[in-house]
Amino acid sequence: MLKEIVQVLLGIGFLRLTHSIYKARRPGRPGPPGYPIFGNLLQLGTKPHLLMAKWAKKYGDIYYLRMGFIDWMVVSTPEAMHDILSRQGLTFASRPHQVILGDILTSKASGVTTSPYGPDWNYKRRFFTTTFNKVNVQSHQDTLLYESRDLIRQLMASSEEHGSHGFSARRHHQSYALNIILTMAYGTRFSSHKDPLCQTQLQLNDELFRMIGPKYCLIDFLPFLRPFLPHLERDAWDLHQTLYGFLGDHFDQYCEEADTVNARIPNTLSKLLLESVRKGDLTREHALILLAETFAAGLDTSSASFTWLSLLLVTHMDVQKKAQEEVDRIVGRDRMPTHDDLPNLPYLRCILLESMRFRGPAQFSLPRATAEDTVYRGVTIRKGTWIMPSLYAANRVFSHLEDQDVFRPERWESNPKTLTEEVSGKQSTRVNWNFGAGRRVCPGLYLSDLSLSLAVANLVWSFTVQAGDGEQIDLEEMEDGTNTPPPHWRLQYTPRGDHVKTMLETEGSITRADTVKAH
Ligand code: HEM
Repeated sequence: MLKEIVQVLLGIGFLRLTHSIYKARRPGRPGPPGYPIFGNLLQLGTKPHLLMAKWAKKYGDIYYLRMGFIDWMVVSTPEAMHDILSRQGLTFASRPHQVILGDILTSKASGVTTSPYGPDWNYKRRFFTTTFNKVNVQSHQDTLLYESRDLIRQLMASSEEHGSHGFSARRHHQSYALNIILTMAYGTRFSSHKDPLCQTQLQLNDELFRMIGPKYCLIDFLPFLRPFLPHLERDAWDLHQTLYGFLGDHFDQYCEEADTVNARIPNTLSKLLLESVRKGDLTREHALILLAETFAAGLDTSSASFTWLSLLLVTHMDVQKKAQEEVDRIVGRDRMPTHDDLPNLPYLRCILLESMRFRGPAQFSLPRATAEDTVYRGVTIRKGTWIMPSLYAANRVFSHLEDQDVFRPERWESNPKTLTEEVSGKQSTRVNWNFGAGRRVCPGLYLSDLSLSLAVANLVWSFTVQAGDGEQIDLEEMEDGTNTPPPHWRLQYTPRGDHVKTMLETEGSITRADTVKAH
């Protein structure tokens, strides 16, 4: 009995101690109260962006949360984004330590997305800025054009199969993004999203995202749980082995055929990586991590953006009709849209800008961190604090736009810039924060801009898209996780005339159909 009483007293003492350590670590920091040990961890629920935007209204543009033993600093307004990510960009340019994503999946944070700010990050980031810069992406524009038409062809085939019942096009959108990345990464592609290798790649990507979700971050927030949850790390090591085995096979195949591939598709990421591996500047393992990051960073972000855009066209038929009229006027029906048409399609640019603002692919940007303890607005930000840019709050809730909670592409009509111009233009008046900012701004911006623009131009040229029979689309619904695509709503794709099929058979198969070897 005495033993039990001592145990209870020790337990209470431990809780009081942790509680007081807790309180002692939060002086002068605005933010909602939390619970001992867990802090605000249990409060966030499945739609954290909504609650966190509500807290921003109460506690300000910068406020603090405790996620177990980790501090979060939440950034919620366009002004605060500009200040933290751009003006004070150097101070906040690092990334926080994470066990699963950092230590295991990117082998001690040795990729670009997870590595701390410094020369190693800078060296590795150059592979991305060289491969995905405007000039190099433009040199691959035939690839993008071919893939955008292949997307239409695949949508046409599925629409013939499913009719007015409709189907979810998420896998089509993913394989569109995947084939573009595959070509730029290795000079290869999959012939269909039904290809087993394509399915494996998409499944591995899904699995990766499952493991960077909240459940697997528990051991970052509550490190004392680590010995009790060994399966989390075991799962991550299993994925590490499968993922890098899979990517390694592709990379080895590229290495074997490098000369032939380079002759067909020059300037791939693998070409740069192989050169560096041969020079001894980069290990093979690190080359594979950079390849893995290309897929992880570029695939679901691009495809979720296009899935949202398609849904917004379906739920705003007036916008879709106006887009079709613009494409008909500029392109006509005797040919399909190409990149040369994009500068003459301002309304499509407005749709892309507004769709990304209104329903971007993720509600938060990647967490940032400070490399050292630092003081911001009189508060000490400890090294290890996660800086969380809330994209939803900045784009929607605290935007200075009128009716910011309404999808209205017309709001951009007086200045229909491209997505790239919006993100890399004047930061103090920026509205759309989806690609981050400053030193770590997304290096895939231009590729995403061009691939989404071509896809939407070809989509509205080819189809009238509507909800599948009986489908009640609810735009408030989204999946939880790091990326937040909409649920698998069924959509029906009705070709806008016989000319669509005819054009797909002629124009759709030219360009690089036989220049890239398909699996
Ligand atoms: C719609 C598409 C995309 C969106 C919305 C998006 C968004 C983002 C965001 C918010 C960040 C964090 C930036 C920051 O910390 O300030 C980021 C980083 C990154 N993105 Fe993207 N991205 C997209 C597509 C791509 C593509 C296609 C690629 C590559 C092919 C890519 C590669 C990367 C990489 C490597 C980073 C890490 C940069 C670093 O830490 O230095 N992204 N992206």
